[in-house]
Amino acid sequence: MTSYNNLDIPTTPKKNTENKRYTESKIPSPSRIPSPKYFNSRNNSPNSSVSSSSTSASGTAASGSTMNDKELILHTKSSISNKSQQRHSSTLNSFYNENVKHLNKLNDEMVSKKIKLQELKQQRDELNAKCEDDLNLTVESLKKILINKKQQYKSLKFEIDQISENWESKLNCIQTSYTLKIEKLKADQWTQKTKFLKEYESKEQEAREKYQNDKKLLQNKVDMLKKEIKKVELELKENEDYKSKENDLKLEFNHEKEHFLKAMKLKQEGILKENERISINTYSLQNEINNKLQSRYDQLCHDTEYLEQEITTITQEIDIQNKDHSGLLEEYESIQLETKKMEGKYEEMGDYVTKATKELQDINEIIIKEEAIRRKLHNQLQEMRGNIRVFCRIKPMDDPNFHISVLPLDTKDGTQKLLLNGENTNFNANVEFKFDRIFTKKDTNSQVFGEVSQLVQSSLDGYSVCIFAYGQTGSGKTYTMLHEKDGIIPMTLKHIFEWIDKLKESGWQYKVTTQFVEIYNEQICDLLSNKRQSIAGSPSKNKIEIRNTPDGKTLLTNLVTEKIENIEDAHRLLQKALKTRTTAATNANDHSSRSHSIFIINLHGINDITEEYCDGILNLVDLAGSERLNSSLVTGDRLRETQNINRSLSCLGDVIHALGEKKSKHIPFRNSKLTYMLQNSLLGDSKTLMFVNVCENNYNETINSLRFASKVYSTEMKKRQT
Ligand SMILES: Nc1ncnc2c1ncn2[C@@H]1O[C@H](COP(=O)(O)OP(=O)(O)OP(=O)(O)O)[C@@H](O)[C@H]1O
Repeated sequence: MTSYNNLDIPTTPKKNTENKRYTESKIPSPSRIPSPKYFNSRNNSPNSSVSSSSTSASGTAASGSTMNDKELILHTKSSISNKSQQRHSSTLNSFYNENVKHLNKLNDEMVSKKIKLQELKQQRDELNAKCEDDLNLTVESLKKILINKKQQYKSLKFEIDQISENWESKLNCIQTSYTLKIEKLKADQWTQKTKFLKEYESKEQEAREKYQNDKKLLQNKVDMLKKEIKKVELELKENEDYKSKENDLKLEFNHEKEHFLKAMKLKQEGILKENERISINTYSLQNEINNKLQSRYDQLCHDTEYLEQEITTITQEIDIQNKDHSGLLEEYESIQLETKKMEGKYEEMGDYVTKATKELQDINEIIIKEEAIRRKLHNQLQEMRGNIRVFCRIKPMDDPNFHISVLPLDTKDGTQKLLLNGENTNFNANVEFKFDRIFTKKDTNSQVFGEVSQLVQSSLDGYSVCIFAYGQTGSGKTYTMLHEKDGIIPMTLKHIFEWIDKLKESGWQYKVTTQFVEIYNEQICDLLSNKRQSIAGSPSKNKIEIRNTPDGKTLLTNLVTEKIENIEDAHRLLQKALKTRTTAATNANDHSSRSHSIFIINLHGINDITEEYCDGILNLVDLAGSERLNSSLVTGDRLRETQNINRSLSCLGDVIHALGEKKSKHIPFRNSKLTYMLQNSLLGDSKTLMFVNVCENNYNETINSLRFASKVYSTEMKKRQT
């Protein structure tokens, strides 16, 4: 039992101190490490800092501000290094947090294990003590019983001895008194006999003397004496009775003694038997106790062994944890030192960041002002280039009988010419055309978009923009407008969302909605609708109708308008529309080349800082094939289809021409669905770009397309008319 107490386990009061020690050694919360509070949300974005720097660089140059390019680069670098320090600090914080949490958890576990161990030990000690007490009590009571019995036995033995002794002494006394009595009796008898004999002799003498005097008297006396002798003899005889009585007494005494001894022996034997029984009982009781206690003792030994092992492992664990703890403490101390250093740095950085924030605010104000200036200048530039522009794109083809020569761009007036070689044709002449830009076979879609992007920018600035692709079937209109990878529509969407991100810096938030329609046989079909629509258009109930409001807005009834939040949404939508278009085309024997498709992007921008807003609209139109079929050669649906295409394309030409005619009061927008729909996007300060797509396999169609485009090129947009 005592061995348990010798184990190196803290007792209850010790446990408290241990607990206290662990609690005290808990590593303080890392909340003391300052958080990078100096960065505001707008300036936190890596894009924003870089782009704002770059924008401000150009802005400063334009406005003549004091901040030059180098300062801005340095500023950007320091801002980046601040962020990396912040990142380092946050990594350190999170690492530290994790370790501290782990350590505290280990500490808690260790303390709880110690407490549990302590409780177990206490339980074990209590159990041991209780068992020991019980055992001791039982043994004690048995011992007491044994002692009692022994004492009883001793006292009985002592009593027997006493009685025996008494009997001996009594017997001796009786014997002595009896002997004395007999001796006395003998002595008395002898004395009496002697006395009597003497008396007799004297009396005989006297008698003889008297006899002589009185013989008779003497004789009487002799008789009397004889009687007396007889009496004495009788008495002597009586003495012999006494002897027999003595013998009887002796016999009685011996008999009683024997009886008493027998009784005593029996009693002694009973006591001995009782003792033996008690001894046997005691022995069995002891055995029983031993057996019972042995199993309990074995169990306790086993428990103790287990607990000892547990204690050893826990002690080892505690040692390891203590080591870890001290290692972590060291680490913590070094981190604290580092943190202190960093706190100093943070303070410096805080001042610096405050200054930088102020500077950034100034820069932001400059950016906002410059954004307004940029919008204005951009529009002026677009207007200078012409509100109606025409780009020509030649599809790569190898036709030896046909040749288009493209002249270099005239940098003075920003125009470019092409020469159509008609020597081997009916025309037998070379014709020259001039446009804003001519893209040859070598020019890619990306290069084309490079020129178009400025108009997309204008739509973001709140202007109406129309981009048409005009040309005969197969000349590359769809390739230019809708090529999956780099057509104008996908590239436009990409450009829009990139710029929406950039313009957030100067406070602009945009809402982008789109519509996608197809006009076939003067019927409008919704390419974003999930409902199946006939190629002849929507059923009359859900018919899409165009309503131009007096405040210069165009509303399309029953048309799905989709909001798009990012480029992924835009691509998904485009794919859906193209799928609908392809399905319709397959069903209708490729009517796509004989329908106009119009992708409409509405851009609604609000600036919370300057409280400005803008509404731009971008119409991207893939026109129906412009080849002129001879109406006399076709009939039925084909005739109706051809007439509708011819009418709508002529109407587009007329509208653009009328827009260019300063004196013209009437513009025939209502003559076709296409022009009526685009009415508000073609008026006023809106911008129009027409691609004329040509290929070298049909001189007639090519010259017709180029003539149409040339007519548009020579038109100048009127200011807004309502
Ligand atoms: N610049 C170009 N470079 C390479 N291939 C081109 C180019 N332009 C057009 N093509 C190819 O020519 C074919 C016809 O082009 P596309 O479908 O764009 O003509 P389209 O004018 O839209 O015809 P439709 O009026 O029938 O729609 C397509 O296979 C397209 O890939």
